[in-house]
Amino acid sequence: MAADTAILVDEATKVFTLRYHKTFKQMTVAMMRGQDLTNTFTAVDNVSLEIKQGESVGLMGLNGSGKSTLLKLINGTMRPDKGTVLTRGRIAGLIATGAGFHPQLSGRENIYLNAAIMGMSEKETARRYDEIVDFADIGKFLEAPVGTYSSGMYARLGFSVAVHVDSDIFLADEVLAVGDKPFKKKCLDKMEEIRQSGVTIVYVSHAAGSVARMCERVIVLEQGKLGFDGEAMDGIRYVKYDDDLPVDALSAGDGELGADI
Ligand SMILES: Nc1ncnc2c1ncn2[C@@H]1O[C@H](COP(=O)(O)OP(=O)(O)OP(=O)(O)O)[C@@H](O)[C@H]1O
Repeated sequence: MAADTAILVDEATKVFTLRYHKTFKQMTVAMMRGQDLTNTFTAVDNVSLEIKQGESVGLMGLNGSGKSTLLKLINGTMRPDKGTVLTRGRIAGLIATGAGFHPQLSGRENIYLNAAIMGMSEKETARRYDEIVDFADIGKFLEAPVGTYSSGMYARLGFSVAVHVDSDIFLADEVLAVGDKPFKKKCLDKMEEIRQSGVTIVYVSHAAGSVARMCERVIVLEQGKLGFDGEAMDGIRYVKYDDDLPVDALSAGDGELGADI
């Protein structure tokens, strides 16, 4: 891997096995009828790409095209069945809202837990604790078990921890999908700051405006395969999400337009 490479995905494939029947009885009936008990599904299909340090890449594609699975291969929570995925440096980010949270622990306790999962020491977390709490801005709910949180509050806390981890690679999966408008803006501003500090960013989003603002390059997945890899605006045109919007207007916008799509 070249010295300036942050992420190297080489012919990576991830296959899931789908089980149709949950109980023994259902399985027996299905077997007697000669039906298939399982089926496989290729979520990431022979994908190769290289992302350089400091690049900010938008990962786009329809629902189910394999974006989150590819991020999980990059952050190491899943292994490819074929091919290799190499990364350089500490990875932070928010992949699934609330992943790594323990529902019975309070927001405060989960900040420490989540930060530890992302590789922060207790001392490091304590130093950044006030900033994390300020950014999440969930008030008195900080002491409540996170199992009682709304999905927006989960996202606020998770994103807040993620952006305060010192990382080399920041992975963001639909972080803006559940937040309200002021929080979306705050997240985009923070990601811009992270980007400008030289961190490599992979940003999964359907929001063309925020991708146009945040990324110079776009990768599009189509049914698990690499459909497009190139200039951000060309990628946005390629996915054609915004047939009713003038694509060129997006790059001039402040990103809020896209965040609302
Ligand atoms: N653990 C799993 N077991 C079985 N199938 C899975 C699993 N995780 C993902 N899949 C399947 O893989 C496909 C790709 O899912 P993935 O979440 O990567 O898509 P995505 O592009 O991120 O979609 P979205 O835009 O909806 O978030 C989907 O069809 C999904 O059902």
